Amino acid sequence: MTVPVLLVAGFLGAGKTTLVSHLLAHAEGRRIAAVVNDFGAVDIDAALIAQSTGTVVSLRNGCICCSLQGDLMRTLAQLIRRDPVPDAIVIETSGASDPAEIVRTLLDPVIYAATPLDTVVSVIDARHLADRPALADDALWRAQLAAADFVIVAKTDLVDAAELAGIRAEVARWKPPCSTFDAVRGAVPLDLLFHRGEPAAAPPREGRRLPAAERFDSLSWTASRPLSLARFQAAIGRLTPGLLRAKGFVTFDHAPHRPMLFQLVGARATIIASPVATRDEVCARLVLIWEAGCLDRDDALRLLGDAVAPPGEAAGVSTGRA
Ligand SMILES: Nc1nc2c(ncn2[C@@H]2O[C@H](COP(=O)(O)OP(=O)(O)OP(=O)(O)O)[C@@H](O)[C@H]2O)c(=O)[nH]1
Repeated sequence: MTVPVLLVAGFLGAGKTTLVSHLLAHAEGRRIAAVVNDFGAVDIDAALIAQSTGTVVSLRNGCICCSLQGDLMRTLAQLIRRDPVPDAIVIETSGASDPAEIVRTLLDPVIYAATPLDTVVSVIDARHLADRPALADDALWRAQLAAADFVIVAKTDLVDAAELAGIRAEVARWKPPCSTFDAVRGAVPLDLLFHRGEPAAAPPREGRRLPAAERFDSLSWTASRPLSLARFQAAIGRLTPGLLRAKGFVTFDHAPHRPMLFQLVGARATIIASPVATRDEVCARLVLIWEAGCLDRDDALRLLGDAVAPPGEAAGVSTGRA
């Protein structure tokens, strides 16, 4: 019995979790197990995906392309011993991962015999690339594209036709020829991703890239009291120039029983009602990710600490965006 593997790669915040959640929610009878690698120590992605049906295993506090390869192999071995056995396994890499390294692990003959790598997809954030064309010069971004059998251009609702044409041309420049699919909120037909084809081969390495642990730094932060929205907006405003990605659950003093999901990709921040319940005793659970040297950890901790509403402060209410 073999269980095919779909590997989902893509830069920080590109839309991987959204895609995996969509796949699990539209599994159409397939039993899909998800393995999620969060770069930070807090399993935000696993919590978001767990609300969809299916099994979710979280591998965190490291990258499955460098430090967690053994954990990945053990997890795959455990998943195929489950009863019932999953029909397919989706692995969501962290946005800091080089998929070529994971492909190499998955092509290990013993792993491949039981859980053959079927497809590698790379998710590209159309808005981020339109805002920051220099992203295409990033060796990690290009490595994530190079490893893909299939490219998903996500967030196409946030770009116009001219921008989208430019993005497709950029993808074709780095990855010719390659199938691409435009997706809004991860809406990709399952048949497109789950097929039995020729196994992916490890792509040649391009240039030297720093291991994720050296290139990126992350901070996991929790608060036991609700935040002030105005103070949180001010803190995120100060942190944004140095940040690549931030996400997590927060509650505000004006609505302490209404957990919110905060997401920041590039300069774009959103706060929406949390789709998942959070633990009551924790009022905020955030992960911040930045390029090493671009943010001072102590400054970040101080700014986040300042966002906690002091006891007795009148709750300020404004819009739902940071
Ligand atoms: N407008 C729009 N937003 C999207 C779309 N796909 C994802 N997003 C938003 O983009 C943000 C990041 O999406 P995620 O799916 O968490 O991205 P990710 O690649 O898993 O992020 P990391 O695991 O942190 O690297 C979230 O706020 C999503 O709601 C889309 O098609 N359109």
